[in-house]
Amino acid sequence: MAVFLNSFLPDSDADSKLQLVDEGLDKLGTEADSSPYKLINQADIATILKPRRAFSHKGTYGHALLIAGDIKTMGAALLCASGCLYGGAGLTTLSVPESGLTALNSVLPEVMYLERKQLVKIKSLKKYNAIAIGPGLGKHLEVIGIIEELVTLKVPVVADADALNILSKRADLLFHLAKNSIFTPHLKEFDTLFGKHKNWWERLQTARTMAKKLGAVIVLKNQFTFIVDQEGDVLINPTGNPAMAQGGMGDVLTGLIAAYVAQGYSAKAAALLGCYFHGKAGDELAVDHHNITASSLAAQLPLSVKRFLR
Ligand SMILES: NC(=O)C1=CN([C@@H]2O[C@H](COP(=O)(O)OP(=O)(O)OC[C@H]3O[C@@H](n4cnc5c(N)ncnc54)[C@H](O)[C@@H]3O)[C@@H](O)[C@H]2O)[C@@H](O)CC1
Ligand SMILES: Nc1ncnc2c1ncn2[C@@H]1O[C@H](COP(=O)(O)OP(=O)(O)O)[C@@H](O)[C@H]1O
Repeated sequence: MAVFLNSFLPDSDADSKLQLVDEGLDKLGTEADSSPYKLINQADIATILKPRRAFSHKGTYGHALLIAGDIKTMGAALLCASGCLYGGAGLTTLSVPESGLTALNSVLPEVMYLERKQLVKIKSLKKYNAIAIGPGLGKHLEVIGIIEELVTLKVPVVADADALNILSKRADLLFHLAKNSIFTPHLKEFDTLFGKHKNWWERLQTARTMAKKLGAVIVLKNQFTFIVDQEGDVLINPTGNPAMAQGGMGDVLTGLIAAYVAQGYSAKAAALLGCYFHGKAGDELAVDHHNITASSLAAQLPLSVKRFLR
C-alpha cells in the first residue's frame, strides 16, 4: 500500500499529500525514479549495526568528547554523557565547568572529565574519535571561542542545542564547519538556524538544501524524526512515541549519536542507529510506563540493542 509523506507530519499542506514514501533504504541512489523520502525499517538497521567483536577492548570502540553543560544545566551534560556511555563508546570524556565535577563523579563514574580551559589547546582535541557539543552549553564568549576552534580544526562535530543557537548567529562558522558534521535540531532550533517556516513540508525542503550545501547530516527531531543526508535524501525514523516527550531526551540522543561516531560509523549511519535505538528504547519502556525519563531511556539502550540483535 502506498504511503504518503503527510502521514509523518504534524501539520497539513498540499505537497506532502502527493509525495510517496518508499519503504526501506535499499533503493537509495539506485533508481532515478525512487522517492527521496524513505521509511527506515528493521532490515536497514540490521545491515548497518555491527556486533561487538571477540578480543575487542575499550580502544576498539572509540573515545568521544562531549562539550556540554553550564552551572545551572549540568543535568543536560550528564544526560548527554549517559547517552554516550550506554550507547557503547569505549571511552567517554565530558567537558563541563569545574562546578560539575562532583556531580559527574557521583552520577557517572565511568565518564572522564576534561577541564573546559583545556579545550582551547588545539592538539588535545585531535585524539578524540567523536566530538559532540551543545546540550545545556550556554551562549557565552568562552563557548563561542570553543566553536571557533572546532571550525579551525576542521573536525566534524555533533552539534545540538546551544551550539546550534550560536551557529545561527555566525554564518561564518556554520558554513566552515567540517563536512560530515551532524546537526540535531528540534523544530525551534531548526527555525532559529535556518529561518521561520510556514509548515513542515517547507522545513523539509530547507533541510534537504542545507544538508547538501553544508555536506552535513541534519537530524530534524519530532515524533517521526527526519534524518536528512548529504545528498538531500530524507530518511524517516519509525521508532519513538509521546511517552518520550520529556526534557533531556534530546541530550541523550546527542550523546548516543556521538557514541556511534566514536565507534567508527559514518555520520549518516551514526544518525540512523542513534535515532532508531533511541526511539526503540522509548517504545520498549512505553509498554509499561506512561511517560519516560531521559535517564531511564539511556539505561534501556543496551537492552534494546541486544534484543534487536537477537
Ligand atoms: N537538566 C538539564 O539541565 C536540562 C537541560 N536542558 C537543556 O537546556 C537548554 C534549554 O532548553 P529549553 O527547553 O529551555 O529550550 P529549547 O530551545 O530546547 O526549547 C524551547 C521551547 O521550544 C519548544 N519546542 C521544542 N521542541 C519543539 C517541537 N518539536 N515542537 C514544538 N515546539 C517545540 C517548546 O515549547 C520548548 O519549551 C538546552 O540546551 C537543553 O539541552 C534540557 O534538555 C532539559 C534538561
Ligand atoms: N512525541 C514524541 N514521539 C517520539 N519521539 C519524541 C516525542 N517527543 C519527543 N521525542 C524525542 O525526544 C527528543 C527530544 O529532543 P529535544 O527537543 O532536543 O529535547 P531536550 O532539549 O529536552 O533534550 C527527540 O529525539 C524527539 O524525537
